[in-house]
Amino acid sequence: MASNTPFTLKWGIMATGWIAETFTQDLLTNPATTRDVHDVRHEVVAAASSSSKQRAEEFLVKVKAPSSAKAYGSYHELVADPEIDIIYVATPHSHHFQNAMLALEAGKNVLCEKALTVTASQARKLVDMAKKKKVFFMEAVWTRYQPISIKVRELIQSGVIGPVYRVVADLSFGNDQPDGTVSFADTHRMVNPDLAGGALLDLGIYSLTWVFQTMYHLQKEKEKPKVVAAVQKYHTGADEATSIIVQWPQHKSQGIALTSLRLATGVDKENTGGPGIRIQGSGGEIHVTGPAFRPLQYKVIRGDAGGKIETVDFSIPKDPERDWGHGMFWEADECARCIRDGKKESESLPWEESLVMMEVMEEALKQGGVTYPDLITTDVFDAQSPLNTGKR
Ligand SMILES: NC(=O)C1=CN([C@@H]2O[C@H](COP(=O)(O)OP(=O)(O)OC[C@H]3O[C@@H](n4cnc5c(N)ncnc54)[C@H](OP(=O)(O)O)[C@@H]3O)[C@@H](O)[C@H]2O)C=CC1
Ligand SMILES: O=C1OC[C@@H](O)[C@H](O)[C@H]1O
Repeated sequence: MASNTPFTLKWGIMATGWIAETFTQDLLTNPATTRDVHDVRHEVVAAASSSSKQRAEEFLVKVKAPSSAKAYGSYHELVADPEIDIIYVATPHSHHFQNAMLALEAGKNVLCEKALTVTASQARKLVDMAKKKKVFFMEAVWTRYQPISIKVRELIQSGVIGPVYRVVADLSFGNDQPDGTVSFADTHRMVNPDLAGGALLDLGIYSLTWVFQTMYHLQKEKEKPKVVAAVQKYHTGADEATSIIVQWPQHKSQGIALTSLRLATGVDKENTGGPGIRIQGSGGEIHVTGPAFRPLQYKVIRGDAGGKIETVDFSIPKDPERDWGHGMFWEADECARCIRDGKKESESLPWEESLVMMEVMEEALKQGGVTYPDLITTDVFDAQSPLNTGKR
């Protein structure tokens, strides 16, 4: 007989920045009252800061974690905690390879923020280590687990718009400044090459996510894509705008993934100005509106119904007691279910697909002449790397 007790996943949070705060607050929502989820739940066991134990303590207070949650002043202590089932890596992408490897080596399951790594070779090594250690490992592309993404994938599979031959997807921010900058300080992770900055690895990955989840993910026989890219470099050396054409010749399909830090997807900064994502099939189209990382509306336009439009709106549920809900809890629920069921990877974003997407981004940046420092591109693990010890 199936148990009525939800499976509990115990989390350790690595880093204390913006997304660590956002994700942890989502973890702390009540799955039952927030999103009608009754089979899994989450516990925040500890958080670690590479800067100081005090910062981790302040973080736990800020997110209103239970008083039992432990604060660590180093990532090493976090991954050694036997009470933790899974580590959420919430450092800048520059750090993901070393930090995720630290956790995998320690035998922990890992959910690692996007972009998974700086290079494809680093991503491959992480997957190899997850296989070796027989642990669960997933790139935290939360969009894949949102109900709107699941619904759009189902619609495509149902054949309602016929075979999909072209997808155009954009995620761009309108940060153009009169002085020629894009309003981020040169040291900010969005544009700083030392932190693997640039539009593609931060935002363009969502445009590619829509291209991949609506085409490559649904291919019965996977085909390696061809890649052509145009890259506009910022004065820091990172990319400020990147446009990629991905082609699958055998499937006769093409994806166009766009991103910019200077020019917003929509005319307003909320990206509501139009469909950022247009999925074109031979029998109709699906338009997805809102920022590509968390869009809230789709429209189906059916050719066989004389252009009839069906519009469906989504919202992000909130925990009434915490007055909080960002939409990252669905990916956390996926981790819990996979681990409960003994799965090492998620079917919605398999390892192989993360690897191919990393290869596409690496190739695009190569074509644009974007390079990153050796410290963050090496695929040799070093537990004592400054990226793991915080000794900057
Ligand atoms: N899924 C999503 O919607 C989002 C995902 N992200 C992803 O999350 C990651 C982190 O982004 P975000 O939270 O905005 O970044 P922040 O700069 O706000 O936080 C990063 C944290 O990483 C730790 N860190 C360790 N070394 C460094 C270093 N040298 N420089 C800066 N921080 C360091 C710090 O925590 P400490 O000192 O405590 O160790 C810091 O607080 C990125 O990979 C980004 O792509 C970001 C935003 C949204
Ligand atoms: O993943 C992300 O989504 C939201 C953006 O604001 C952020 O820069 C990016 O990292």
